[in-house]
Amino acid sequence: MTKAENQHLIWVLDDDESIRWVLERALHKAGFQVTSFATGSSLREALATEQPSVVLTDVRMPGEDGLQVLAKLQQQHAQIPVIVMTAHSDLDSAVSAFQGGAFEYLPKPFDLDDAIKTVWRAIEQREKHSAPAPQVPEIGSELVGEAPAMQDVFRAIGRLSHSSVSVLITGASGTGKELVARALHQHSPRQNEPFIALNMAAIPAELIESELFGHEKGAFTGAAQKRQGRFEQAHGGTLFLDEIGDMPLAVQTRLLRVLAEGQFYPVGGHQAVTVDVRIIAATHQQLEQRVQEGAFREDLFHRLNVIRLQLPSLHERRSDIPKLAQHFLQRAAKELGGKPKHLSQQALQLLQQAPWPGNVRQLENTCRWLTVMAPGQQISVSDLPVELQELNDSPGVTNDNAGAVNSHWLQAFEHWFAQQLTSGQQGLLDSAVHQLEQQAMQQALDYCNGHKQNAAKKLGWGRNTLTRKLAEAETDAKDKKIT
Ligand SMILES: Nc1ncnc2c1ncn2[C@@H]1O[C@H](COP(=O)(O)OP(=O)(O)OP(=O)(O)O)[C@@H](O)[C@H]1O
Repeated sequence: MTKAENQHLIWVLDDDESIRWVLERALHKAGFQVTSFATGSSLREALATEQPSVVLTDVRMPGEDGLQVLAKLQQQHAQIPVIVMTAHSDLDSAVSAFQGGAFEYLPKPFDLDDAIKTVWRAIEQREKHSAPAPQVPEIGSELVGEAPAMQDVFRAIGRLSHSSVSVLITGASGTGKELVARALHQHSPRQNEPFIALNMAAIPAELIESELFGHEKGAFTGAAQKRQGRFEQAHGGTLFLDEIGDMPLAVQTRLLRVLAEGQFYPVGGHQAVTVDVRIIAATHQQLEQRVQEGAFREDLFHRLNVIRLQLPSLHERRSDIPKLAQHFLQRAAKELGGKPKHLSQQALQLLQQAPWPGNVRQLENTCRWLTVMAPGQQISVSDLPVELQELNDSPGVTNDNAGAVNSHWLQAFEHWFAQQLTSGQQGLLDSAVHQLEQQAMQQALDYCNGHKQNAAKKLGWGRNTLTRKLAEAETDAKDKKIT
């Protein structure tokens, strides 16, 4: 369908007038009819006389909150898709939204085009008469992550919360694969059954089979007692197979058979054991490559790879480092029975710039170390491990005061940008970068007394780039005068 007028009525519920205004404008522009509400009760009153195609609602509002409105809509008008917007981009909000039956969850700030696309998808689903998701209770979680790649993971956990499908989690060591597997289990219908984790790389290859499937007394030398395997222990629940790429081929064949038939024979046993186990597998390896090398069975790979969740490395989601660090400092303080320490601006800046080859686990260990080793409540650069302090000598890292100035600058930018996001304008970054460049050029030229070569050096450009950008700025200024 095009942007021309359509028959669909969209309701927007948000106590923030500016958000209502921005959404109204964007939805109108996309051809929808829109009615906005500031409170849940006014929306519910209106339901008596009219019903929208889709509801877009905020979560946190005075009075009835978005999740309560969602629950009521689910009871009485389950056919209306609800899109939940939240400024709290955590796993719990995402899962609560999906478990409450939301069609989609949009963490703020969101792209208006994406919001419109989501509204269209909701309409399409409604037209296909898809059944709404049933309700299940809300559960807490420890997963920290606001970066877009983590939000995708949260969404997937929410969407999968009614299913027992196999999931393959990939990502480097220490990125949180086991934590995500636990969250998948905790938010699944199997939550009250066992979660059993087994790391293939940590068990000698010859013992993996009996570890998984158990053994009969006397099945092999040293098997003095009958032993239950992990599969049986996980019956009704989830078996998390970490480092699945290291599973020996013979065990892969047995695993495949269990997945196909739901039963297996313990080592040395003659009686089949029937199990109902959800498999979540994880690996830091390229399983496709292991398949090509003949080290991993292709059919098993396809069985496990029904849903794939890729976890980002920590250096790919640096914006999460402050929250993660705070989380780990608080946890370490609790474990050690003291008050949580906090990081100085510059120390935090260094943490945000570090390469973190060990990912979240390494950051967690560093925070634990700092909780023990830093002498004061405030952790400064000199308290950091030496390898992190050395980053301080790298270009781009400034002293504590300058760090504060930088962060004020960024805070001011953050504030300004948040306003721009609600302004309805598009192409914001281009315009912001342009303005920033102009400002930096002017200042650098002033500082260098108009010497272009030196100013270009300060900026990190070639002289030609500076000349070209100055010419562009001049043309822009002329254009502005004309309009
Ligand atoms: N998003 C997150 N929020 C909070 N803590 C996290 C997060 N991701 C990882 N952690 C913590 O980091 C540590 C490492 O996570 P985890 O063991 O799940 O990683 P992994 O990818 O399974 O590692 P490996 O591949 O080495 O087994 C754990 O203590 C976990 O609690």
